[in-house]
Amino acid sequence: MQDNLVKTVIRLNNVTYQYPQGESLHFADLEVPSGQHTLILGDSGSGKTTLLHILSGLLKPTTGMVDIDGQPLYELPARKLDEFRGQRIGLIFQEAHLVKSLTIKENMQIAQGFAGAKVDNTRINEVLALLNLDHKADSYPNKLSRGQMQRAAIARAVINKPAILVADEPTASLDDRNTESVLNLLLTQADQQGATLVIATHDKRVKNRITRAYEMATRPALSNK
Ligand SMILES: Nc1ncnc2c1ncn2[C@@H]1O[C@H](COP(=O)(O)OP(=O)(O)OP(=O)(O)O)[C@@H](O)[C@H]1O
Repeated sequence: MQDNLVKTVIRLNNVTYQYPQGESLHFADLEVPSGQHTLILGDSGSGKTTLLHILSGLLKPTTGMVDIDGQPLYELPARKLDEFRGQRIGLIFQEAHLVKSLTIKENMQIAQGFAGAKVDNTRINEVLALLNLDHKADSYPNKLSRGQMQRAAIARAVINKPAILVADEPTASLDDRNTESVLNLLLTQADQQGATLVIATHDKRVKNRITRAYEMATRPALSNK
């Protein structure tokens, strides 16, 4: 095997998205080598969230090619795409979206199930311990603090050792101390699990930690003339 060959985990070519009766967005081509954590930067409304949804297999682009971990994403039939997402893409949105009627451990088990994997309680215990949540395994989401919920969302996102970890403004509503700890967790987890981080953000504190950036095409500035 040629270990020294760095894999490309994300490749975007000629991607556009046309909202019905809305915006037509054109995305610059992108190539992210494995392990090169990347920020998605751009003004409000420039299309960051749209792009994250396209990269995550949640929104089929109108034109163009999206390749994740060597797989042309939108060539997969719907069920295979869901399974691929579960296996190779970890999603972290501002709200954790855990299933409220299930314990934290059960939430991890269904994440394994969605990926077509067998329940692996050893792996679940390991990840919960890494995120300092082992004592909350049998608790329901509404019994967790905000910080614990965020860690649970990260645990669920990394449980299947994804190739990419996609996060939309993960620090937007956090104070400096919690921002620091969420960033440390994301970076440590990504590195330990072999995942590449893609984070959309406006947050300067995140820009100080991750320097590689993909800039959304900016809108024409208002003329000063
Ligand atoms: N469901 C939709 N229908 C029509 N237009 C939409 C829809 N969702 C988003 N848009 C438009 O597409 C453009 C990109 O939106 P998007 O949410 O991707 O931007 P963003 O960069 O994430 O913005 P922000 O930083 O404010 O969250 C915006 O002009 C928005 O109004």
